[in-house]
Amino acid sequence: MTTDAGSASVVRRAAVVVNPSKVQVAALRSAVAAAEATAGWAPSGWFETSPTDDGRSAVLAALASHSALIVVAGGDGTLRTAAESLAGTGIPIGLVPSGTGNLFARELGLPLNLRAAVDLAFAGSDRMVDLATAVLERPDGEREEHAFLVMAGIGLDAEMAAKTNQQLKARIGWLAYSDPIARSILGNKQFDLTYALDDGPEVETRAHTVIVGNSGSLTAGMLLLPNAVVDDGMLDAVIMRPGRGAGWTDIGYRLAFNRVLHRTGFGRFVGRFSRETRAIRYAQARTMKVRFAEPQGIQLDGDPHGDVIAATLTVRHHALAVRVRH
Ligand SMILES: Nc1ncnc2c1ncn2[C@@H]1O[C@H](COP(=O)(O)OP(=O)(O)OP(=O)(O)O)[C@@H](O)[C@H]1O
Repeated sequence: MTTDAGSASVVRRAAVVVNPSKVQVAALRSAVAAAEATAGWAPSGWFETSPTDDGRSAVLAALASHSALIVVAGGDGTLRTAAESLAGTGIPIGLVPSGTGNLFARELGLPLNLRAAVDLAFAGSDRMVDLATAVLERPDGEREEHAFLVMAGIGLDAEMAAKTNQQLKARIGWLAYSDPIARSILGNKQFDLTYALDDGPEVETRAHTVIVGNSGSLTAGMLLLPNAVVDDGMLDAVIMRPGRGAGWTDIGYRLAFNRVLHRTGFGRFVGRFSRETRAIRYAQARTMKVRFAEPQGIQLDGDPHGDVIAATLTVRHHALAVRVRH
């Protein structure tokens, strides 16, 4: 029996929330059995998601099992659902990334390999990260609230998620995003919007793409939000409006430049160079309100979430504990 240092003897156990359509369950079970034995924990409780539920029932049942750790084995959608329910509880999420995007795992540098991810879930340290919330206003006035961990996107980015060929995505995963980005960039569909940052005034503008991020998004190798940090209590936005002439060239250079700075260890200088131009504009706030002249498709962490006429995006500072490398 494992004892917590100095206190009464307590056997700890984990709960595993698994999307069986995304994970090789037998391999997961054997990796979890090995990791819990090494940690001296009791056998984990198992909770499967279902095709008709977004994972909420499984997560709530796992939460009710009073476990010390909730292992989430699924894609970004299952993770978002788990994050919504676990925010503020202090119970850490051990992530076993099993989708094709796995945006959040990539952001945090978590292992994508099943065995390594399970080991880290049981043996890693807890890191407090921010959780972003989007209140979506539908064209008929209905409102829905959803969490996201990496980014919300309207325009190019939403088109990117919608257009990404699902079969291609299943085969080559992350790389499949670059082709839709290229195709979206060639189109020049723009939309009118107003936005307000915290208590600031409403600003009218026209954009091709708006991306609001909780963490810096290295999408298809482009560092879209160079200043976004997952635990700073802030949202970061980029508004792209290429216009005529050199707009996209400017954006392309800027994104490439962000990436070079990031890769060469000069990431801290990115902010200094990412000042506004006409074509690309960065912003930072705790709350961002956006309203569109016409309904626009929105995506959260790479998954399309229908059309919205407005959205309010906020961040809950340090709401979520995630197992990371020491
Ligand atoms: N038991 C199940 N059997 C079949 N499908 C399931 C089951 N549980 C969940 N699903 C489906 O899995 C999908 C959610 O997958 P998840 O969010 O884990 O990955 P994802 O975000 O789609 O991953 P990615 O987009 O990165 O591939 C939903 O469409 C849901 O209906």
